Amino acid sequence: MTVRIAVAGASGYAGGELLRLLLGHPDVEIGALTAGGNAGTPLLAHQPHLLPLADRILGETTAENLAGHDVVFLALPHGHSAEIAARLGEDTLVIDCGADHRLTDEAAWTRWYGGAHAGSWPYGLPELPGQRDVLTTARRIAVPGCYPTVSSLALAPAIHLVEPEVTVVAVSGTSGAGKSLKPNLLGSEVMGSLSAYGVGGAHRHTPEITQNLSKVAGRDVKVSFTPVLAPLPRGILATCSATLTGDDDVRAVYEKAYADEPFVHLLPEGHWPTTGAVLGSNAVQLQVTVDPDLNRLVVVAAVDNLAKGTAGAAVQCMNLALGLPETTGLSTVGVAP
Ligand SMILES: NC(=O)C1=CN([C@@H]2O[C@H](COP(=O)(O)OP(=O)(O)OC[C@H]3O[C@@H](n4cnc5c(N)ncnc54)[C@H](OP(=O)(O)O)[C@@H]3O)[C@@H](O)[C@H]2O)C=CC1
Ligand SMILES: CC(=O)N[C@@H](CCC(=O)OP(=O)(O)O)C(=O)O
Repeated sequence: MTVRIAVAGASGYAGGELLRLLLGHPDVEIGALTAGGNAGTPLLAHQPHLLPLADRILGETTAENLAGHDVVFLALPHGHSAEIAARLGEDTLVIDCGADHRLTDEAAWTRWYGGAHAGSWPYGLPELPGQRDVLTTARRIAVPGCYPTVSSLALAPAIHLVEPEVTVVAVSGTSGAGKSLKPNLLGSEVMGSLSAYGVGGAHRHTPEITQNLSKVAGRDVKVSFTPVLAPLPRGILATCSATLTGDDDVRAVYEKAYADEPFVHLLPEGHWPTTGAVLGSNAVQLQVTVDPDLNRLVVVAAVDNLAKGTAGAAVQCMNLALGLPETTGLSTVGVAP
């Protein structure tokens, strides 16, 4: 089977990573590539690492240019996907890397993003309980945010074993912020410096993490989330913790939860995740322990924000929705050092 795909936002970081992965996918033919202001320029100018596509000229991001493909990946800023998706056939598989369709609660959308809620789509995190089945029949998929991916996978297996109030502190590389020019992302600001942002429950991923964990727990879970920007191009390391309510063998719980997951790996005891080990790979590496003085669960998890944190998840979801083996075109092998 060969599926014809299009990528909107091909000049950006998520679009570039989608194309890197799709170039290695045996069942994919790459069709239209589109952008915003950079439409009309060659892909090589933006993605010099994607040599097989170097001569492609970026088109304008219109429903007309994206129509006629089996799968359309949207790697655009928030707020663009609903209008485009509405003009693509219902049989077209549309996979949105943006936030527009992740939140199920309209009030949460309005509070955190503003404007009209475009409605929720099946959420593209197959490792959450029951979610794989939902994705196999989906024709519209909302890829999770990068922080919600890593923190939800870190805490979901034990969320029924802890007080419903969790803490996530996650350090991210700068590609998580996209390619657009921002003073706080200048090399001279980022190099040699770590900076917290969105502190005090102010980051828009808080409601997404809350939504995921509350759904798995079957009750309201409160989330304290603090992101930190680090001088790395890629990678997220999240430290997630919560107070245990009993003395369960949490390691056994995680071993069982992820035993059959191709991309989520609980490391052997004594080994701790690093962002370096997951670069370019679709793996999530986890380690879990209990702080005995506080009876507090501590989970550390690493992910590549552009791979499993966005583009890898998008390809994984495409595979599921098309009935392909879930791991096709995706690897758990990283690039090191
Ligand atoms: N980076 C990450 O780690 C993650 C990103 N995401 C999400 O993926 C999406 C893309 O992010 P990312 O690649 O990082 O962002 P970038 O800023 O790197 O890329 C944005 C892309 O969208 C295009 N674009 C911008 N404005 C418009 C417009 N008005 N109309 C059409 N195209 C436009 C840009 O084209 P041009 O070059 O012409 O401006 C570019 O191709 C976002 O929704 C982001 O939130 C989700 C998870 C993680
Ligand atoms: C380092 C950095 O800036 N990261 C981004 C998260 C990127 C992401 O997951 O994307 P969505 O915008 O699609 O939710 C941020 O904090 O806004």
